[in-house]
Amino acid sequence: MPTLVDKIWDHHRAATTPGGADLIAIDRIFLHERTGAAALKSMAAAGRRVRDPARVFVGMDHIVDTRPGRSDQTLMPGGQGFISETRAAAKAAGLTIFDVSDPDQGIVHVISPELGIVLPGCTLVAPDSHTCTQGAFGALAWGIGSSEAEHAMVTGTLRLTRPKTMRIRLDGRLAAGVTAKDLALALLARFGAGGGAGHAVEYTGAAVAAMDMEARQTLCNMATEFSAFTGIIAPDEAAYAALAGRRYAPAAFDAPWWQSLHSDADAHFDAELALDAGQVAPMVSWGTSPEHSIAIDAALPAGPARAHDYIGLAAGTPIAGTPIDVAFIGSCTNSRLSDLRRAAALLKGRRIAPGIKKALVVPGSSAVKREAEAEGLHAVFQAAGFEWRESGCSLCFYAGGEGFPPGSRTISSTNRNFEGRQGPGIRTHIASPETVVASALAGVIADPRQIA
Ligand SMILES: CC(C)[C@H](C(=O)O)[C@@H](O)C(=O)O
Ligand code: SF4
Repeated sequence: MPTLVDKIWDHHRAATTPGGADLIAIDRIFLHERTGAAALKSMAAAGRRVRDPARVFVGMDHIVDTRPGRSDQTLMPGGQGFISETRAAAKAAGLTIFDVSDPDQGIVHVISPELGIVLPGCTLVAPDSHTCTQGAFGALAWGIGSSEAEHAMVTGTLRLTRPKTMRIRLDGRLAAGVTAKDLALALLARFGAGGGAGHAVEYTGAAVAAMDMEARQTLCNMATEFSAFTGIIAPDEAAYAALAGRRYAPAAFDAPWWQSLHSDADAHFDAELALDAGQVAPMVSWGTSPEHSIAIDAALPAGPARAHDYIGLAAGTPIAGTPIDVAFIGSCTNSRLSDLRRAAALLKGRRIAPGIKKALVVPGSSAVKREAEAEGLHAVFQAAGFEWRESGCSLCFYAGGEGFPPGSRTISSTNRNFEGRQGPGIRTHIASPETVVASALAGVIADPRQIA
């Protein structure tokens, strides 16, 4: 009867309060330097301590510089303070830190599975909305606020109301040149950015089963853009294999528990949606919400006037052919090794268009960077005209401080295209790494299927 989410919830429920909220045991907490210091400082100021420091991990990703040869200096005014304060507070609390120059440094949602911190059936929280990425491993992983992070660290629990459940069936097969990113954008376009509000979303279906673990992370990553409590995929052999032997993963799998991690055949979901993956084309956002996304060969619909004004494109304009200034491959959505491999395969032997003012690849973790370099991918990117960076959130988020003149237009493998997301006045078009590459080569938004 129960859904996957119900099983994990019930397994972690320590108590139900008279008001109906549950007290949920939290297995793992991740902090980063943008929001972590606030939680740690507030906790220390109240004279409280982390209940179990072995369960709390700290990454440096949001504000860190990604230019080669980086130090604690950042382009963001005052950014260095976030790094040094987080480091000092985390050290004082006895937490595990993946510091700026550490070989394990990276975007927290990328390094968590690399290190075996996320596990099937665990509860994992972080003061970061893309914590849902880690649901790809069958964990209940969700974003919280800084004060909840403090509560979770001190008590090992969080008090919350059980989310409603939603199943999204993604049957069919993705066509060549179409990726999990396109599927996530297609869901947003079809059902809206509020489509998952109040629900924990389980992705199922043949298209999901066929995805590798990195594609599953891309899909779950954008559950927060769908306003969902989180996204999750039932773990299978691919999930177990991806975590086997990782530093913080158990030596032996918790076989009966892990194998029970699926929704029962007769499970009841509060809502059900479906999309035929075979019908999805490469997608690109046109406006200022991820739901403003269309197939690459479509024209802009009539949307909110403010979105058209900001992006500088009128209804009826074909999105393909729009000139771009900047191309960015990175972020917790699309910066893992398979993303870089696919991008490099399309770029190999080619040069980006002369009109592109900046093109950069920012690996999701230092480990991804090393692995990519071992395969020579960095050389492919550099020969094509891309900068090859140190790992971090970088251009996904202006907190990195790196910017362009207002009005610049970027094609970006990230997850958000809000006004100012990549800097004041920057116009962001989100797409798959393949579409970023095709567009960088053409100098205009372009269909990756045409260069494959
Ligand atoms: C800074 C952080 C809290 C924020 C988030 O919660 O997601 C950031 O990672 C983002 O992607 O906007
Ligand atoms: S890469 Fe972007 S979306 Fe992901 S955690 Fe960093 S800022 Fe947030």
